[in-house]
Amino acid sequence: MLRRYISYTTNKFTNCRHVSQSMLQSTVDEKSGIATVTMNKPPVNSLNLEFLEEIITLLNKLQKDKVRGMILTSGLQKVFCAGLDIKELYKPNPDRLTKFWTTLQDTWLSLYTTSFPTVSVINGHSPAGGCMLAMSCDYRVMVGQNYRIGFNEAKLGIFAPKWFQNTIIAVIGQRKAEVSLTTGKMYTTDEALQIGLVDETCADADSALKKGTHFLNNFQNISPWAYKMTKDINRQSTIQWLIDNKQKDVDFTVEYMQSPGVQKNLELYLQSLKSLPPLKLISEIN
Ligand SMILES: CC/C=C\C/C=C\C/C=C\CC/C=C/CC(=O)SCCNC(=O)CCNC(=O)[C@H](O)C(C)(C)COP(=O)(O)OP(=O)(O)OC[C@H]1O[C@@H](n2cnc3c(N)ncnc32)[C@H](O)[C@@H]1OP(=O)(O)O
Repeated sequence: MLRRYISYTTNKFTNCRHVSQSMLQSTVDEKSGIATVTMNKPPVNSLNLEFLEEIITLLNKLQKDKVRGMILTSGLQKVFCAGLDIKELYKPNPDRLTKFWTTLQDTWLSLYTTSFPTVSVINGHSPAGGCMLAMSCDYRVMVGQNYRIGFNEAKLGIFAPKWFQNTIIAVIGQRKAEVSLTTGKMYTTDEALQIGLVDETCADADSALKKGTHFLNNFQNISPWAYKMTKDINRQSTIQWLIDNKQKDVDFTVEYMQSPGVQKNLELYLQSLKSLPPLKLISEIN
């Protein structure tokens, strides 16, 4: 059984406070108050129920600790986040799927409404829910030229819910979001920059972390209250939509995911994941 542990330690030499859970590591720089959160759930940081629960717990802790900003990145070699764990959607247990989707909604609400500014440093592939994780932050820096990012849900024979689509529209606009979602296109780093999916690109992860920190330093002289109020007003309609429709969204998803057509599509997709050579899938579907 996976050993779960949480430890909080302060390193007096680096002035960093470390929070380590089994799939997430967080280091808070005492001087700047910026937390760097590293996702470490091999092989692909897929979002299953337990991982989402850890993300919520950590976000609550960072909020309580009044950090001044957060950088979210991956500790894996070539994947930022592979999106929702397809095993949560394929042949699901309805009770678990209900809990999974409710927790997904809560994780998104926590991340999209943080009281501190957030940056994702996308240092690997980032399809579907992985791209959404990045979109839910305030700013995105993508590393290198080898990775793909985008919303490939249509390729799995499923579609993204309204709150998910609205989050994308807020970043890249209605038209680009529609084309991106309906075609399921996975973008190269340069293409992602061009359509505004990411704000900056850079050659390596260290420079990306510096760019992320640079963005967060913009808030040094901004009152946290003014920041939070401005963000809440800006994001209010999508947040309110989900709050008003939480149960409906869960009920619909649980029924829809179990339908024979969706299950068949997921089965075929899982088979293609196994049969295609590594990374072929994501490049094939451009
Ligand atoms: C805070 C919350 C934020 C965001 C969510 C918010 C809202 C969400 C709301 C609605 C969501 C709408 C729907 C979203 C749907 C999804 O996200 S479905 C997932 C879509 N993902 C993919 O299609 C990725 C598929 N994977 C790949 O293309 C490659 O695996 C990847 C390029 C990522 C890595 O390639 P590589 O390093 O070569 O690894 P492998 O392909 O060999 O994979 C290793 C093993 O991992 C398994 N795997 C890969 N992806 C997933 C996954 N998403 N779920 C479960 N398992 C996955 C793969 O099968 C291999 O397993 P094996 O070793 O063969 O057993």
